[in-house]
Amino acid sequence: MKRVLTIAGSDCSGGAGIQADIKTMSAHGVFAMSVIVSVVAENTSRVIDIQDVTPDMIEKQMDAIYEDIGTDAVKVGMLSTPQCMRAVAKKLTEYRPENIVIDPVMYAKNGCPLMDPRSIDTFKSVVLPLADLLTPNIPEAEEITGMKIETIDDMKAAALKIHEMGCRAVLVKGGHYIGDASDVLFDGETFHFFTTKRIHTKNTHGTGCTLSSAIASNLANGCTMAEAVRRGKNYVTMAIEHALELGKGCGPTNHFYDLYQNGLKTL
Ligand SMILES: Nc1ncnc2c1ncn2[C@@H]1O[C@H](COP(=O)(O)OP(=O)(O)OP(=O)(O)O)[C@@H](O)[C@H]1O
Ligand SMILES: Cc1ncc(CO)c(N)n1
Repeated sequence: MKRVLTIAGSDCSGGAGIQADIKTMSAHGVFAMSVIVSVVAENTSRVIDIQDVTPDMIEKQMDAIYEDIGTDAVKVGMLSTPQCMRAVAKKLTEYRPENIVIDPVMYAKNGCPLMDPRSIDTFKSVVLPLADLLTPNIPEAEEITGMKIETIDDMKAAALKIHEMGCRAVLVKGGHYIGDASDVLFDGETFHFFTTKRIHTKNTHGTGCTLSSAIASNLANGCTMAEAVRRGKNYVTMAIEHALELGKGCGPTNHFYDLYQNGLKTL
């Protein structure tokens, strides 16, 4: 069984963060593990509070993984402060795992901040260069590049600019783009485009976490970058199509819809 680690924040309401990552990885048939960086008291409507795990404890969780089970792919999500970023970057540099997918989480879907705005320079210099794939949404890509992104050409230009900052591939996600849900991948050599019709739903809490974890799982299973993203996009589209009407705000996606259709329901 392939092994995939998520290094991220815990969303107690279950739709995003570590919880979305573990559900996604489990739906892909890989063995999911987690390093918890922050505990977030949040729900479908708001973020109430964030408590970071100490850098020492982040490092010890990473040591626990790499002295024992190891990984075939890693997904990195919410890193709220420069201290958290440095602890994670130190251990990724020490253990050099394959297939690192980094989602530069800055805000929850309801607009609440998850990254201290003073962390962006540390993120760019310390974390971003470790990524085999960086997966910013449009506001995150704007923050990283300082560009305004309004068109697919702007998404392509931002992907190139972020690639020049040192990561191997970039996926600019179009969930926040008006029109179709179009994502642009620059894999270091060529562009690939992944477009689906926009699904009219408010229930998109954790779509970015879900997509990046699906891509990490596909990379662990041996896919090329473009194929891993193509399959990840299909998976997140399925999960949004069958999203759950839970909570009062942006509800969670349905990570196990396909699996349940194919038999688990009868257990
Ligand atoms: N309404 C929608 N219909 C179809 N696809 C969508 C929709 N919203 C988002 N997506 C897709 O979901 C994936 C995640 O993109 P998105 O821009 O929502 O990430 P995100 O903002 O980082 O998510 P989050 O921060 O909530 O975890 C992309 O493939 C995007 O195209
Ligand atoms: C813990 C956590 N990570 C990421 C997101 C982004 O969806 C969220 N809402 N919560």
